[in-house]
Amino acid sequence: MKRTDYISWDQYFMGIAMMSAERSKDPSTQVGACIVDKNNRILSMGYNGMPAGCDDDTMPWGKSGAPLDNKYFYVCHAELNSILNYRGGNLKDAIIYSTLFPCNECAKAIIQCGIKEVVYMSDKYAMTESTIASKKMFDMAGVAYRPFEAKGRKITLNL
Ligand SMILES: O=c1[nH]c(=O)n([C@H]2C[C@H](O)[C@@H](COP(=O)(O)O)O2)cc1CO
Ligand SMILES: [Zn+2]
Repeated sequence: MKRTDYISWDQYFMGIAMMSAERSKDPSTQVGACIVDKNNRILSMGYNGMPAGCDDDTMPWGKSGAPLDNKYFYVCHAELNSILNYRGGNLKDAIIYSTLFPCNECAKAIIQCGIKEVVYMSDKYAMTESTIASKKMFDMAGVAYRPFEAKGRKITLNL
């Protein structure tokens, strides 16, 4: 008889998004994303980090101070990185799993590349205008979004 405690597709892909987030150097918020096709094949992954070649030991990681001296102008979001990391054809009808609800800039990229569904874990910035704008654009563009339903399954990895 087959094993019964295997993880679901949703748990598999959100788990990979969570694992990707572990690569983030951001001391405050680590975000991971995983893009899959409708046949449950993984297409791409990403996490929030400085653009390639921009030394993440030199770049600022703070949240405040002058715009040129904090992270926000520089950091590339997990969702955008996962789109840009894709090496195949196109992302039409793909699904993106993200550990955080996409901001308005990532929402635009998600829509424009043809992703049709967003599965998110945290919506901790739901009250911000950025997230409200994301949802407005997703609604207009017909991109579905739904929260990941955690089932309390714990997995410990000894890395
Ligand atoms: O959807 C997102 N994806 C994403 O990768 N990020 C990144 C940018 C920053 O590195 C970090 C947010 O930082 P903070 O929570 O300290 O404001 O998360 C932030 C959002 C939401 O704004
Ligand atoms: Zn974003």
